[in-house]
Parts: sequence; structure tokens; C-alpha cells
Amino acid sequence: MSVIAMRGLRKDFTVRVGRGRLRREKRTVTAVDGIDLGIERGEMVGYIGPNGAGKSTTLKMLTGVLTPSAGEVSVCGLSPVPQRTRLALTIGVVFGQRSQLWWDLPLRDSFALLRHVYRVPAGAHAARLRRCRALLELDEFLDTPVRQLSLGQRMRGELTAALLHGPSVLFLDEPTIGLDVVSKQAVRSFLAELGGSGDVTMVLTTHDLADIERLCRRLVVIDHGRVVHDGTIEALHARYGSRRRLVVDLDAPLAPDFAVPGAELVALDAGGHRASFDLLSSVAGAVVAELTSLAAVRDLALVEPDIEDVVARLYRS
Ligand SMILES: Nc1ncnc2c1ncn2[C@@H]1O[C@H](COP(=O)(O)OP(=O)(O)OP(=O)(O)O)[C@@H](O)[C@H]1O
Repeated sequence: MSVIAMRGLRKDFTVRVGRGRLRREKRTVTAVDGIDLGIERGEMVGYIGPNGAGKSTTLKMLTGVLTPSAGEVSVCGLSPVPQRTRLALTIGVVFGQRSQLWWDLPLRDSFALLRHVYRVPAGAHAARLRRCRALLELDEFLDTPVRQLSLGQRMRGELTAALLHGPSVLFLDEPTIGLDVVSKQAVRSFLAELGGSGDVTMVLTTHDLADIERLCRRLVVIDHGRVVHDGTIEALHARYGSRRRLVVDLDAPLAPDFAVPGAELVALDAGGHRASFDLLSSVAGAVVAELTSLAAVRDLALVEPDIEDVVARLYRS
């Protein structure tokens, strides 16, 4: 059985909108519109979509914060809303915009309180905290009140807080939002290490696609509350015909009509000395072999297709 299962999952909100100066009308907003998904143990799934696509609403239904309007949902075999207390013991939640730490307490005390909230045996708690302290480099601010922590420090604290009870599923909503590049890398490396064990199932929403590239083999894209892609990033590239690009610096200018089967010459720069090819069916070696019969190759670079480009194309379509 899937660790996370959704069948025909749907969430409608009723909103009141102004009509003229006095009238207000009820309108239904469908945030999640019939999602069917199964997520297996140990998977790291990127759950992405444009603003308002329904990502947070889905996560709220998975974590028992919101009751679905229709459909079925289960997490670790539990029904999130009615079994919310039991669910809390098996899941960890990190919402980038919201804190689960005690604002006025030092981080160390928040962690100690969480041990009692979740009734974690002292030994297990100490072992998990030791690991997080080492991997997330918490020691220099463990005694600082949470309200004085920087965003990056707090996020490292939030991750620790979410893991101290040893959850088997981790939900992460924008875990790197607002972080500088170094903190982002620290959080990503930590999550990669955590996911590497294969014991923790992770669902990650983010607008930073580098998070997805670094962490997730599976990418689920939603738009208007519906799944529009479920598969690898490579499958998404294949679907949109993304191409790898080969850029070659030559010691003699290349003729603009140069042609090689399976590749398309898309740009000639630096007076014809720099040629860029989109690789259609050919491989880089075949193109380079053709070129070396005409000029010496000084340098070359192979540029992988950009995830931002392909996801932007998916959102636009
Ligand atoms: N409590 C609510 N009441 C009414 N409408 C809501 C509520 N929560 C969400 N919505 C609407 O549901 C839709 C989906 O919102 P949701 O927050 O799930 O999107 P999202 O994909 O998380 O977006 P973002 O990337 O901007 O965070 C939006 O149209 C939003 O306005």
C-alpha cells in the first residue's frame, strides 16, 4: 500500500465576492480538483505548480489541517483529519512561512519541550538531536531565543524540530524560501542525506526548482488543482523536446551552412569561432568529430536543458 494515497481528492472553498456597492455573492473556488496520486515509501517527490495551483491546500489535507470536500486521502494508513493526533506522531511538517518553535525560548528548550510533547524516549531524542546538530551545524545558536535567529538559522531549527520524533513522512512547504545560497545548500544537503536512507518519504513544494533538481527523482506538477505531469524531470524534458546544447570554440571560423546530421547549428558567435548546436538525435562526440575535420577544437561545453525553461513551458501550456 502506498504511504500516501489520494483518490479523487478535492477541495472547494466558498468565498463571498462583492457585486456592486451592497450585494455580496457566494462563489465556489475549486483549489484541488480530483487528484489521484500514490507515493511509495522512501520516495522524494517534488510537488510544484504556479501560484494558486493548489499545492498548499493539498498539503493541508494531507496533514489533517483541512477536510477534503470529496475523495479519499490516507497517510501512513491513517485518515488525516479524524486521526490527526496519531498522524502527528508519524509525520513531520516544515512550513517555510510558519514556525513550530517557541518564539521566546532558546532553540535547545524548544527541542526539549518537543520531546515531551511527542513522548520521545530520551535516548532516541538525544541521538536524533546529535545528528541534526552535526549535519545542520546548530551548536553556535542552540542557546539563542528563536525570535533572535536569522531566517536560515531558524529554518535549520525547524527541520530539526520536525524530525526529533522520528517521523516516516516529511512534508516540506517552501523550505528554502528567503534563504541565502549557503543556507539553501545546507538545507538541501541535509534533506538529500535524510532521503538517501530510503526510510523517510518526502513531499516538497517549492518555487525554487534547484531544490527539485537536487532532491527529487519524481516531479508532480499541478495546475488549477489537477495533476498535469507526474514523472521524472527527464520525462518532462522529453515531453517538451528539450535539447542539450553543445558550444564549441574553434581556431578557425565555421561556415554558416555547416551541417551535421542529428544536430542543429543555432548560433555562430565570435566571428564564427564559437558554434552552438542543439543536439537532436546526435551525440556531442559525433558533432565534434565532424568539426575537427575542418578546424581544431579549442574548448567545448555541454549545457544540459534548463529545468526552469521546461517548467515555464508547461505552466504556459
Ligand atoms: N482558505 C481559503 N479560502 C478561500 N480560497 C482559498 C483558501 N485557501 C486557498 N484558497 C484558494 O485556493 C487556490 C489554491 O490555493 P493554494 O494556496 O493551495 O495554492 P498554492 O499552489 O499553494 O499557491 P502558492 O504557490 O501561491 O502558495 C487559490 O485560488 C486560493 O486563492
